[in-house]
Amino acid sequence: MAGRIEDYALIGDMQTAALVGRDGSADWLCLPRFDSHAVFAALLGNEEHGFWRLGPAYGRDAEPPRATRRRYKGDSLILEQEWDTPRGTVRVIDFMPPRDGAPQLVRIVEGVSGRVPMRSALRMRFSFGWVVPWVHKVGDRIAAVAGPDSVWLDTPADTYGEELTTYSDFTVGPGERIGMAISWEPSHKGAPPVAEAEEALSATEEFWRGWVGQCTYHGPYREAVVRSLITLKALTYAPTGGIVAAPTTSLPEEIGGSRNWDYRYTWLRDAAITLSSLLRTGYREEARAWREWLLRAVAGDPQNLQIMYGIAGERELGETELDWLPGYENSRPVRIGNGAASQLQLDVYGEVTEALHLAHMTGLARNDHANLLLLKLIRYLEDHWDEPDEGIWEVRGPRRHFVHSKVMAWVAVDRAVKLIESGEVDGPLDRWRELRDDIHRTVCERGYDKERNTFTQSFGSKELDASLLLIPQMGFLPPDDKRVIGTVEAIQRELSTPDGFILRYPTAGDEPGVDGLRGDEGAFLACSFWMADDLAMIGRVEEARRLFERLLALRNDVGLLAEEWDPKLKRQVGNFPQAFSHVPLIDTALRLTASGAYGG
Ligand SMILES: OC[C@H]1O[C@H](O[C@H]2O[C@H](CO)[C@@H](O)[C@H](O)[C@H]2O)[C@H](O)[C@@H](O)[C@@H]1O
Repeated sequence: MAGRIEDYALIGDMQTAALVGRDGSADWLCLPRFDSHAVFAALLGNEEHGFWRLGPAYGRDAEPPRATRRRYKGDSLILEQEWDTPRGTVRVIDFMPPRDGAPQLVRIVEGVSGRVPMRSALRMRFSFGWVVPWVHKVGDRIAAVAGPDSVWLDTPADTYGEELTTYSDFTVGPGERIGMAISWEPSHKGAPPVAEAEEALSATEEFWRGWVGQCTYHGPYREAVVRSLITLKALTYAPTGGIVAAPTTSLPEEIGGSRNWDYRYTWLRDAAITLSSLLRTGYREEARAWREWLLRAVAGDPQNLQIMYGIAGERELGETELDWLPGYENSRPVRIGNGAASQLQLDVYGEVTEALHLAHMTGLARNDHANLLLLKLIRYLEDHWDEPDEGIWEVRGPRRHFVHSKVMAWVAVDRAVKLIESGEVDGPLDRWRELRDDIHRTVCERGYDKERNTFTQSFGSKELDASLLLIPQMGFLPPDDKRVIGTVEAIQRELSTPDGFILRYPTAGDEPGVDGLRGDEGAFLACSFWMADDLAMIGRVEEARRLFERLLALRNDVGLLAEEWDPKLKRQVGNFPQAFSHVPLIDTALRLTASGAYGG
């Protein structure tokens, strides 16, 4: 059975990613891309659905031993796990080399002390655990073939097949290193190049050293910021510049519940905010590549803009359920594809325009096509900003006039006006200044509850929504405005979990809530970081710092965050690791650093 979500560590090559548990088992891997079918899907089922465990040998009826220690090697995505056993200590180094060619997952076993018997158990199952491949020897290599896919195992260790699994049993002594690697290749192409584990390790170390070296943040939260940046980089699909929201599907927002979604796609919202964090910490190349991705993905009529695309800009993301998978801790259904792709979410115009504006402010070279796109987006908004939509949380209930959506429509027009004022783009300045004022007035009249002194989730509603915390951050109103302070206080009062983190909005348990779904969910980590930001902005800096540091403590031992935190079970829930959690971590760290609010 899969471990807790926080028991996993991420390795990846900027084309796909794997999750490796503390027991040495790679339980999740899609090949060759993030959004391909999984070859290891034990995460959402059991061993029958594919895994690769590499660790100390253990008795037939025993549980696989958990690593005694683990860490990433310096500022890299190279995972090192160590087991202290009665026979000695052994280290397993796991990574995926950044590549042009065949995707590889490389594992190096290194004896540290004593002589430790090891076992590798590799069970490949294609199509998310559904298809058993044809496994056979080709010279020294093992090939597993099914339909369009083939996966090849290279290792100097002896292997044998049993119970539809490829095993390898060997012993390592101090200083001995044994490499094992799998590579993917389209099955019609034959064998991929043999994986060279040690060379791949040096190249991977060098890659991460060079990338992290560009980071311009040197503040007190550097360790957390750098780990988050590495995670965001790992979620970037290098060939196109697209960014996945997370490398997993259907890790549940409620253990045993049905709020299980596929995040292996590029949301304009998530990608745009990711870009903003990367730009603020010195990373221009990713911003440039994503802007190119954006232009290709949304090319054509802005009427046809989708809120999310495939990582190469694909539009068809049809949602289906995989009924043979029992789901993570029986959280059904397991979904692939995402029905939210066809929703109207007006906030997306604001996030994209904000990212393009920031790209300009941080000196990214002008791109006339991007400027043209921006004008088209605002022209579309002129006619549609006052329509109800599904909003930032992608509700599956009826459309509403979500206040956050309108605020972000204001952001879109505001940033466009600023770009015109700066001479970067040409547009109807007076008309859009008027539009900006019109949206602002409407939000303040219809989205604000005078009696309670708070903005509300949607026009005329009594509900609150943590997305309103973005009002001062986006510059819609200054932080000392009494309506902003009232909103922050109301959200803190009504949407806090007992341990002080923040829910997105109220859910209704067994009844369908505003989001059209039954069941509850955990504290939303992005919203909890936004609360820390707002507290700092309204002058409650010490409280902001304490909340931020409590949020940092929720990260797992290798610095990773899922989408949510279950305050009752005290564990991470939702897809993992999640860009939408790591981005606000970076943003809050930068804000607290700028305010000088850190230290004990
Ligand atoms: O909760 C319902 C929705 O949950 C997912 O959306 C969430 O994740 C997105 C990706 O990080 C994020 O952009 C969005 O703001 C979140 O609400 C899911 O993708 C939706 O299909 C689902 O309706």
